[in-house]
Amino acid sequence: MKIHIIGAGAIGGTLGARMARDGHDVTLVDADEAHVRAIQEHGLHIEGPVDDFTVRVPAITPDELPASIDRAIVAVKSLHTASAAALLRDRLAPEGVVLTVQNGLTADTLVEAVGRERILCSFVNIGADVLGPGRVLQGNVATFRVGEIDPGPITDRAREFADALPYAEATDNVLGYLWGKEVYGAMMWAGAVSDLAIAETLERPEYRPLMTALSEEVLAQAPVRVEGFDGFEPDDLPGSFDRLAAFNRRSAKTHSGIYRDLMVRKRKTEVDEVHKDIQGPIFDRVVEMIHDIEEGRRTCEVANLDELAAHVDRVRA
Ligand SMILES: NC(=O)C1=CN([C@@H]2O[C@H](COP(=O)(O)OP(=O)(O)OC[C@H]3O[C@@H](n4cnc5c(N)ncnc54)[C@H](OP(=O)(O)O)[C@@H]3O)[C@@H](O)[C@H]2O)C=CC1
Ligand SMILES: CC(C)(CO)C(=O)C(=O)O
Repeated sequence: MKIHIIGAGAIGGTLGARMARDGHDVTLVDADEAHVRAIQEHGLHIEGPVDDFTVRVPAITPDELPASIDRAIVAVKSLHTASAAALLRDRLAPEGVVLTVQNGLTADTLVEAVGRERILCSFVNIGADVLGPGRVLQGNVATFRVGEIDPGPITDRAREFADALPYAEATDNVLGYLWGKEVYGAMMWAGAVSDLAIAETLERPEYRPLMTALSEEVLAQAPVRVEGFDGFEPDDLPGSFDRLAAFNRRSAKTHSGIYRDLMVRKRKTEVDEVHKDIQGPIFDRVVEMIHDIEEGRRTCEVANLDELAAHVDRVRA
């Protein structure tokens, strides 16, 4: 199958490079012209503890997309989902399929553009960073599940994508994994207001009540059975923090994509899209802090995490 990957950054680049190396017919599509030019000229380089290779793979900017597309993977940050959806609206073939590999419940935006029956969802926990034009760090190997948006038996098209993608398995409960990621993601959002490494925010005893309360707040909103992954088990939060800390200690991606957007790339995060999925007295406060950092009223520092911990004490008093 011929696959266009819309958004060839950290995750799209990692998946696309590995698929191209495995012989799949992949075209990378990215809005960052310098990144596209570097891939065209030198190939896409994957580095880090997992692998080190350069692969030649076709790369184009969105204006060069063909008129018809059969299979697409959307790997843009969720605030750019609508722009990716607009590219697909009139191009996706009648029997075409779009797979989102984004964090959050972004499928709704794609559904509006191409219809529910042409969407597949996934949960990806691989950690990756764009290091520069044409260079991506793959920090680890982690859980990757592909499935239909609605519960039901695993379909052939979910299996087809899972077979083509690295590390992926098909699931009949992708929403359960995505909600697990919403819980884990909430921990990442809280941790990103500081400059601590992910592992440290999960390890430090003074932040355990915050991480527990936040996780419980998100778990209570999940409309499906939440799945565990990479050490996270929804029924054992204390053990989950220990295991997720150990999992992150083993990864070369020390800080979340959220922290990198705030402090390295100095750009707006996905927080407003995630805030559509989850709300509550603790997460709402995290969102306010992220806005403060985005808008220059704060910087990422441990004092913010201490403030969140004190907020939880007040909310829970
Ligand atoms: N990085 C990670 O470790 C993980 C990320 N995720 C999720 O995966 C998704 C992608 O994240 P990530 O790979 O980190 O993001 P990146 O910013 O690294 O990559 C996204 C790329 O998409 C480009 N882009 C934006 N809009 C368009 C468009 N309309 N058409 C084509 N390209 C476009 C961006 O260009 P420009 O920079 O110019 O905007 C950028 O190069 C997010 O939802 C994230 O939460 C999930 C698991 C792990
Ligand atoms: C922290 C991580 C890698 C967890 O998968 C993530 O989703 C991100 O940085 O966006």
